[in-house]
Amino acid sequence: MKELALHYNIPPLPPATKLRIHHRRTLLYNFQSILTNGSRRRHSRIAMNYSSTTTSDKSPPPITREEEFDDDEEEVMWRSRYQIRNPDDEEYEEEDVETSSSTLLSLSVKPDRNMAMLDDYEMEEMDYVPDDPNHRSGYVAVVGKPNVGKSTLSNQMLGQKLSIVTDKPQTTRHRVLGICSGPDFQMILYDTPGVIEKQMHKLDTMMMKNVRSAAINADCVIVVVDASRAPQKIDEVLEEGVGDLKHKPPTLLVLNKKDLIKPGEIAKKIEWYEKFTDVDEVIPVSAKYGHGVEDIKDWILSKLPLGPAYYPKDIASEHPERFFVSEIIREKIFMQYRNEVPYACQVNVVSYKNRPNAKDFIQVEVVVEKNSQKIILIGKEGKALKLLATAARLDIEDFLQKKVFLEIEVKVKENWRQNEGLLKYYGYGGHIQAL
Ligand SMILES: Nc1nc2c(ncn2[C@@H]2O[C@H](COP(=O)(O)OP(=O)(O)OP(=O)(O)O)[C@@H](O)[C@H]2O)c(=O)[nH]1
Repeated sequence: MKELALHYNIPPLPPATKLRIHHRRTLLYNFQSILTNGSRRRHSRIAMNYSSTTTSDKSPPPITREEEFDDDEEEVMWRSRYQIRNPDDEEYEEEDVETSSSTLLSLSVKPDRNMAMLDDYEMEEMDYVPDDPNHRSGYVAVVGKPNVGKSTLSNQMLGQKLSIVTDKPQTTRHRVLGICSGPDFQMILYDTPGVIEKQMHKLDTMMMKNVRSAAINADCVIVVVDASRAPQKIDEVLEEGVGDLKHKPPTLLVLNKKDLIKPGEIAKKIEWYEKFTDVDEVIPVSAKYGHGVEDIKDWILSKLPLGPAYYPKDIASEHPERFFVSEIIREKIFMQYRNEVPYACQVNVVSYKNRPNAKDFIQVEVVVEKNSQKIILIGKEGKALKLLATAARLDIEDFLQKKVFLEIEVKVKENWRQNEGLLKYYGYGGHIQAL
């Protein structure tokens, strides 16, 4: 581990942190088992930038056995804590690997491409063929207005669902990094939040900063527009995404949702966008049905620079499991609740306990801004929250390919969307908790 720290030019880490990094390796294997037909390898490179800061454990006190079997629903309601567990759940205290406090993972820095920094083992892990002069790799930013289909397109290109998708605008809040690899290429996609003009909260401003920093790192940019809507200038999107970069990266305009319009209209819209926007090419697709997605991949490949892979070929994302767990819960909130409620929710995984011989134990807090929203989330006799937790648990189990125990607690933090400190803590400042 000491050698690893030297390789990546990071300060030596305290023993507890090392344990967590080791655990993160396990998390990466878990992605593998989902992505690579179950063929797990024994090791994985840690391709990330750790800050030496550690966050304090803000998780609520552990649940006692008495609480576990508390029949008094009123009391549980009062604490707004609902536990979705099966009677055969085992005690977890002895076997837990505690991961609730963690290092921060920077999302804004590209890993170094210099292969000299990797040892032989890591090169082997990356399937790196030193004399392959045709290998291409690079970063791709996917930008556009809300609800145009950026996440749907990113998921299609990655071949699996990493970004949550709903029919409501502004679902995506973070830059979601997904990695798509082939024998002679690696494209690293940043799915970004929808570009909005009116930034109502500090949260919106921070989300827009994340859009920009995605494009700064990008070797090419994809601007997605909705073909079913009247053609629109994409100046704001380019302004927010590409900004005043000296060297504008190659830009592709993707005319998405072509399934919603007549073939004759598609040609007219392509013509309009070619004429009135400053992009290099326009490609019509239907991301939802996967039509045209290969054309986009071909375009990207033609723009990526020659060079070795940044990440091991079998890794699908840099985000830790807990990130996807909170995103799945957020998606379910969007699907179950209406109006402003989903937008006022922040989902935090406060504790993730990996239990080798029992279900993983996941403790989650959903933060809302007002007590009235908390009441809606919990519902009469806790029914709404129970429904949410069950739907989320099923999807989380599907994603992780293992059974989990999920506990959700609802908390009120007034105006969290305006509180910069809290927003940074929640990961909107470009750093997320590594574990
Ligand atoms: N008909 C049709 N619907 C699509 C297509 N692509 C996406 N959608 C739908 O459009 C809606 C928005 O899709 P998302 O992928 O969440 O859009 P987004 O741009 O990431 O949204 P934000 O989170 O607001 O940034 C969802 O209901 C999708 O199912 C498409 O090709 N055809």
